[in-house]
Amino acid sequence: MIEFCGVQKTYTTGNASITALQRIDLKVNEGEIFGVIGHSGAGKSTLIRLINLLERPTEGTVKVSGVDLMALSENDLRQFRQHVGMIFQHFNLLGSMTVAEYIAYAMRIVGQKSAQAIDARVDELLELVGLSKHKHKYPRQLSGGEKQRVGIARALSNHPTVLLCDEATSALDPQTTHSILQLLRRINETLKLTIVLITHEMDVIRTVCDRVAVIDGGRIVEEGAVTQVFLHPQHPTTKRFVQEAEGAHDAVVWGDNAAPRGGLYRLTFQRETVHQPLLSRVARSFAVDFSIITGRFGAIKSEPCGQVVVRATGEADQVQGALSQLAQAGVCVEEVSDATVA
Ligand SMILES: Nc1ncnc2c1ncn2[C@@H]1O[C@H](COP(=O)(O)OP(=O)(O)OP(=O)(O)O)[C@@H](O)[C@H]1O
Repeated sequence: MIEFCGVQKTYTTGNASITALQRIDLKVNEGEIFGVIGHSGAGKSTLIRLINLLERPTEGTVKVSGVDLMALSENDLRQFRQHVGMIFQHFNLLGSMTVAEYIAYAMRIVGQKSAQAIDARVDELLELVGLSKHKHKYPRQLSGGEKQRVGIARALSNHPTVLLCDEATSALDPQTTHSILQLLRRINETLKLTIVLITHEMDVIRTVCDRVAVIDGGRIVEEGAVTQVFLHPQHPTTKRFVQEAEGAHDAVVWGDNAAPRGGLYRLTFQRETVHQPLLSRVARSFAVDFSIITGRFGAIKSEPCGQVVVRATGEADQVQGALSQLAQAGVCVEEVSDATVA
């Protein structure tokens, strides 16, 4: 659906130039919610703005539905942009227009003329985003969450196939963030819209995204299904994001003398293993004790999952037997040297 191939973006200001993105190869599938996470200055905004050519790549190609954006004429680009909606951190509403006028304006500037059709679409969109009662209000009369709902309604007004979200929840409190993320999920499911969002919060990724790319210093350092990246992060930047999201403390590392006996294992429970009493069952079957050192439980999108770091004590063959049985039951078993969950 969206394809970056060897993309580089260099900004030049005066004599100085800065490379914001380097060698980006990326595919976003149709109908998925794809997240890009990175710290400030990593290149997230640049990346998302390349998808509607608000920025042009210095090298490489960006294709949407097979169309190379750089090959589009001005006229074709204008048409194309109607299929890509965008929402922003600071909502970008117009203070002089009511909610209804603002959405109608977005439809009129792309050539929609029928007042009746515009009015019907405005009502439909306000119903979709839960703002029907606020139709005639001005932005100053709305909360932050309501403003973002107006932004979403406006972005959807011309039936886009892609919705770009530029830090759309960063200005909102946690509860409002949650409700906006649930709305994005509903829109993705009901309208089959492809959503690309950028954020610096792993919790946003965990709540709504199917796949994620981690960007650091203008490069993609890790990419994959959110369950995989969240439960088994590889790159130090990804690990830091996950630990921040979990409120994790520093790693528990014992010096040689202080080290309690028994190996440390990270056990990851997903799908049906979440609901089974596997740990107590293998502890009974084998002469093994488990001490839980640390753990985290919750859901990734709608999938429940859990991860614990345990110390297993017992005879070596018994410990191996217990771990093998856990693995056979579908638990991911990894030996680790410290007790951080990520
Ligand atoms: N128009 C521009 N002109 C020159 N440099 C720019 C421009 N836009 C971005 N940059 C630089 O490119 C780099 C990446 O910026 P970008 O805004 O894409 O990062 P970001 O990850 O979105 O950061 P933030 O989360 O703080 O918005 C930064 O070093 C920034 O200073």
